[in-house]
Amino acid sequence: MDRIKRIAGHFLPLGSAKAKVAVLGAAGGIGQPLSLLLKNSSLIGELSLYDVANTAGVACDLSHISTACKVKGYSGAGQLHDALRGCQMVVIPAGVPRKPGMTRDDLFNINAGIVAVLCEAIAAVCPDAWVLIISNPVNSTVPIAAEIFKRAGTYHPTRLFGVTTLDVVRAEAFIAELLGADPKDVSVPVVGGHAGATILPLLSQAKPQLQLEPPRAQALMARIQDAGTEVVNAKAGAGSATLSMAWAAARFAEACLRAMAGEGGVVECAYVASSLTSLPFFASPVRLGRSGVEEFLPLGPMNELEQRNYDTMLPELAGSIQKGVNFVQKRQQQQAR
Ligand SMILES: NC(=O)c1ccc[n+]([C@@H]2O[C@H](COP(=O)([O-])OP(=O)(O)OC[C@H]3O[C@@H](n4cnc5c(N)ncnc54)[C@H](O)[C@@H]3O)[C@@H](O)[C@H]2O)c1
Ligand SMILES: O=C(O)C[C@H](O)C(=O)O
Repeated sequence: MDRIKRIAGHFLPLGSAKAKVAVLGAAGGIGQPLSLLLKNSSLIGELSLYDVANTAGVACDLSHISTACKVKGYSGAGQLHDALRGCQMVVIPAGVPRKPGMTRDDLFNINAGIVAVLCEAIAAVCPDAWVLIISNPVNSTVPIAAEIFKRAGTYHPTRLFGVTTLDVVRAEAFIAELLGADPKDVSVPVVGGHAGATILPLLSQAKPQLQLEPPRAQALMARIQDAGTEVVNAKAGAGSATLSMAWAAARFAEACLRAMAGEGGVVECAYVASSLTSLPFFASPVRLGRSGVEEFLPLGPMNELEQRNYDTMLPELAGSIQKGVNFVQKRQQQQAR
C-alpha cells in the first residue's frame, strides 16, 4: 500500500493509475467518436459504454482496436448500475440534439429527465466519480445534476463539470484561422455558460494578442457564440456537432484524468459551481487537481464589448440555473405524491 493514495474516493496506484470511465449515451453521435478517442487514452484502463440500445455493437467494434484499454457495453436501464460500478469518471452525452430553428433550451423537457435519472444512478453506484455533462442545455443540466446529488447526499461540487471545451476549441480554431497561426499556439478563455449570449469569449485576453476593430471583434464573438447553430444548420436536420464535440470532450476528459493522476498545473475552462460571480454556476478557466477544481482563475480585465456582454448574459444564465433547480424540486414533489 506504500505507493497507493486515495484518489477521488478510490484507491489507485500512483504513477500507473488507470481509470475506469463510463460514457452514458455511448451509441450516439457524440458517444461513438468520443468512445473511440477515449479508447486511445493511456490513462484509461476500462471503458464502460452505456446506452438505451445498440451498445453491444459499438463495444464489440472498439474492442478490436489494439490499445490496452478494455471496453464493455451495457444496454438498457437494467444494466445502468452495472455500467457505472467502479467508475472514477462518468461522461454524459445522452439526450436529444437540436434541429434547425431550435434553441438548446428547447431540449430541456426531454434531456432534463434523462440527466436526472442518470445522476441518480451515479449517486447510488459511483458517488465519488467525476461527472462531465455534455447533454444540453448545459446551463440547466449541470444544476439539475447538482440538485440530484445534493438530495442523495453525494454532491461534490469540485467534481461536477459542464463541458464547455467546444466553445474554447472553436474560439482557438477561428482565431488561428484569422491570424494564420497554428491553433496549438492560440489560447483564449471562454467564460459564462454554454448557450448563445452566455458564451463569452474574452478575445481581449487571447494569445497571441488580437488587434481587431470593435466591429470585427463583435463579429468574431458572434461567430463563436453561434457556432453550434452554424453546425445545426449545416447538418440540416441530421443533428448537431458530434465530431468536434467528441474531440473537445476527449480533451477535457484527458485533462481531468491527468489532474486525477497527480499532474500539476492542469487548466481548462469548464462550467462549474463557482464563487467567481454572483451566480452559483459559471464557466471560467479552472485549475484541476487530484480532488477536482482546486482554483478558479480570475476572469481578468474585460474590454467594453466584453463587459457589456457579461452584464447582459448574467440574468439569462441565472434563469437557466433556476430552471434546473425548479425542475428537480418539482420532480421530487411529484415522486413524493
Ligand atoms: N456541451 C456541448 O458543447 C455539446 C455539444 C454538442 C452536443 N451537445 C449535446 O449532447 C447531446 C447528445 O448529442 P448527440 O449528437 O450525441 O445526440 P444523439 O441523438 O446522436 O445521441 C444521443 C444518445 O443518447 C442516448 N440516450 C437517450 N436517452 C438515454 C438515456 N436515458 N440513457 C442513456 N442514453 C440515452 C440515445 O440513445 C443516443 O444514442 C445533445 O443534448 C446535444 O445537444 C452538447
Ligand atoms: O448547438 C448545439 O445544439 C450543440 C452544442 O451545444 C454545440 O455548441 O454545438
